[in-house]
Amino acid sequence: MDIRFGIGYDVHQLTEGRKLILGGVDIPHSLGLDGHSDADVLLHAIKDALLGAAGMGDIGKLFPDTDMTYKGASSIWLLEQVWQRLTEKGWRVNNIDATIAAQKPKLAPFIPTMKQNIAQTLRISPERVNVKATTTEGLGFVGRQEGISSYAIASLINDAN
Ligand SMILES: Nc1ccn([C@@H]2O[C@H](COP(=O)(O)O)[C@@H](O)[C@H]2O)c(=O)n1
Ligand SMILES: C[C@@]1(CO)OP(=O)(O)OP(=O)(O)OC[C@H]1O
Repeated sequence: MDIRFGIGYDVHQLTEGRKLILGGVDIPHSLGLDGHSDADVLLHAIKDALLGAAGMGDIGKLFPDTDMTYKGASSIWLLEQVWQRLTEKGWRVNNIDATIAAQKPKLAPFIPTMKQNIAQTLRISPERVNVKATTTEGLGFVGRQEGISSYAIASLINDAN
């Protein structure tokens, strides 16, 4: 049995006229995240952690932002694409832990649905997915509400190796 770990980190800029989508949840807010896809920074960090654990590079490599296929793409759909690539190589997801750094809005009420969305897409129990939120106490680009960042760690198991 082979067990591997990967980390992911992503940042997207907050801007007017965009939706704020985190963990596949459309969150009511005056600002949204800018990006080529739906800019779901939490799911991007999780995908990079999964790809990192499997030694498969990162989402920029798999889904280039120069490719119009991914213009406005749902990050849940992109997570499904990552899951399929992992599955083809015999990997299953053991657990995910992630942190969203956002000064506003209050994310705690939306976290159970984010966990549900991630677990469902990765075909694991929600109990294997942990999502946390933190402010940065008003400091830095997150504190100034210029952007939202996210960190993630993933562990994968391959029973065949
Ligand atoms: N956007 C956010 C940020 C934080 N929370 C929750 O508030 C609690 C306190 O956060 P700290 O900045 O002091 O780490 C924490 O339990 C977070 O879950 C939130 O809901 N939304
Ligand atoms: C997801 C992709 C592809 O649509 O675009 P963005 O939404 O801009 O996200 P980013 O985290 O900059 O990198 C990966 C991209 O290739």
